[in-house]
Amino acid sequence: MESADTRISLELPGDSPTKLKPRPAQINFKDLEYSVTIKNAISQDSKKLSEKLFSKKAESKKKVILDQITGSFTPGRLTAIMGPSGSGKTSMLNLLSGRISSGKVEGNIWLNGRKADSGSLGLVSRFISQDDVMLSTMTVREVIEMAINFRVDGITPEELSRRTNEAITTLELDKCQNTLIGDTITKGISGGERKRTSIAMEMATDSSILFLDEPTSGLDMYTSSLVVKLLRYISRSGQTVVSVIHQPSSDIFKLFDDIVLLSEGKIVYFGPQEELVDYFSKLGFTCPNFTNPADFVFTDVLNLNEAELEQMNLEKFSGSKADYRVLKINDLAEKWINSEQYRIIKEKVENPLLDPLNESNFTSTVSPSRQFVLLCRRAAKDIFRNKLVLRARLIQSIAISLVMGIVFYKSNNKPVNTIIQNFEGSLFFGIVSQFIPVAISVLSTFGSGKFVFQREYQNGYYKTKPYFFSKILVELPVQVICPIIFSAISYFMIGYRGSFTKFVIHTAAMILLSLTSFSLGIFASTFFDDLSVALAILPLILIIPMIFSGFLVNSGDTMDWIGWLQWISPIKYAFTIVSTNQLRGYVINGQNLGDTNLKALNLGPFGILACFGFVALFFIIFTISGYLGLERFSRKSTLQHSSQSTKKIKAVLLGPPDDIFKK
Ligand SMILES: Nc1ncnc2c1ncn2[C@@H]1O[C@H](COP(=O)(O)OP(=O)(O)OP(=O)(O)O)[C@@H](O)[C@H]1O
Repeated sequence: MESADTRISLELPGDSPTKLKPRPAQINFKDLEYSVTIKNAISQDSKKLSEKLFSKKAESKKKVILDQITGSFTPGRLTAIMGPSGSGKTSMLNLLSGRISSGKVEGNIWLNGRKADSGSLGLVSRFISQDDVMLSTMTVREVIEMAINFRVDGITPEELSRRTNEAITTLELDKCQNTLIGDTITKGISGGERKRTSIAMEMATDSSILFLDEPTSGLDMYTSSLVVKLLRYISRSGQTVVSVIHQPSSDIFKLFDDIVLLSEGKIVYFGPQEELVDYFSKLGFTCPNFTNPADFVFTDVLNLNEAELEQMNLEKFSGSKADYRVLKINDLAEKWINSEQYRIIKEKVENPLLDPLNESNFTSTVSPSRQFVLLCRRAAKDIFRNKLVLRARLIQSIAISLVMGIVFYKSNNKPVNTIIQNFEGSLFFGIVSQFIPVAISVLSTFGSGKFVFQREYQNGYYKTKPYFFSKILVELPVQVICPIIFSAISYFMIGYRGSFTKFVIHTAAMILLSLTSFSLGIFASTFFDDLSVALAILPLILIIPMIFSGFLVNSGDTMDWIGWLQWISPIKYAFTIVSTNQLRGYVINGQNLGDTNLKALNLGPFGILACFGFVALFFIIFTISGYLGLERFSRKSTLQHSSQSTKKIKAVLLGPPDDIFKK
């Protein structure tokens, strides 16, 4: 698979030579320190329990996560970041890929000799996270096509197909290209195929830097090896590929060109993979024959070996094993800084590749209107393929309307008092049935889709607005059709008053309320970060408007201090519409019982039209709140740690090299 030469062309077979390609990009960093402030840490020095429990004095502690690291990631090479758990691997990857959301970064980063920071690197790299969240209803081919479509403006169908085929072939996804991604309920592609698909999504569009967080986690040996071979292949096209890797087998280890070894946030080795064993043997750590170098490093070098444990006892070291290990790591880090290999790396950092970058180095997205069109198409497909959910919604509407129709069957032919009671009861029940289930079902579907949104948003596929409005637009027909089905069945079975206008008003109220509930569900899903918290709180938010609907408690009989809640209950306005629609002027046996009972309900001063206005207002308020909630969520998902604007970042990266590199 791999061509022996390590050409730096950043072209894959079939690429048009005339097209502007991203330039190879070298990432250099010097004395980089990343620290966080841990607030409210209880002082370990506080001996008394009372002091620990009741001390109001908030303590802040600086925690250094990456300690003065220096290194260089070279185009055309595959680099592994390795180290024990908690050593800072993910932090290093996140910092260099623009995914740090908090903490303080000191030191320097350069991209081809141009000053960069975490945020600017986020604009020129692709990142493949450990959790491959993808829309379960799409096929492998479709998600790859989607990734390209969102990023390449004006792509022709032929070019789209060529790039997709190329990614599929390169990542050996031919056999499963038309298989659904799937989820825990619907079985789809395997874990390895999933991982390769998420790599394919990122490699199908041009980029010069690819970061991966543990791409082999959860994969068997064969698939892990396949994934790393693919990464090596991708790097050979001139990309700078950096991956965090967790204890690789010796075969996989040998596929990497460079190794960064981290421990306690410090670098203890950074250089060619084949020189690692030799480097440590010079420090007195001998890798036994036929031993996986990665295992050797973890057990003998980064942990305390037998001899060191003995030495610790001999020295009568007063601290713990962990403390002794920290001393060892500090010593290794110091030896690294004084090594010949470090000198070579430092020289590389001080004499970087100075080739200019170009516009195509920056990750791009299509226009918001195109994003909207693509998202609408995708959301529509998702609805139709999610047959279970669609069917459940339709069955729910039909079942509730049939139950109501049967229970309140031909209520208009019942004795006088029963007619009024049944009308009021069924109207209330109908309203509630369009309000409560809708919000809860939207909450769970929109809430779980939020994580796909988060991944795609972070990877720069689209913005919040096109996503939000595409979701609303595509869901709207379902939210309109279901109440129509509900009304069409129940209205005539119950025997409500027969005029067409009354039926239209009744159905319109159901539709508007269902839409309001739909937007309330969206608001709850975006407002609460945790779906289970939202599911616990939402019923409370739904029950209060129900109590103050005007049916359960007479609106004229509630205490002033709590009675105002009726005016913020969309159910109350919808109930007022349908009750007024049915009862006003309803003469039974020569008596105007409708008006008498309507008056007794004390529903308030507002007529049908005003109440439609109020429900519509709730719909608008919840929709805007839902959008703001999603904006807040996306802001939290924006991990780029840059104080500069995109325009300024581009000007710096496309400009001349940093003054210190000018000869
Ligand atoms: N924002 C933060 N606030 C506080 N501590 C943090 C933060 N980010 C990372 N850390 C700490 O920094 C250390 C390094 O974390 P990191 O996730 O980078 O380690 P890692 O090597 O990737 O570990 P693992 O292999 O277990 O994923 C850990 O002790 C972690 O608890």
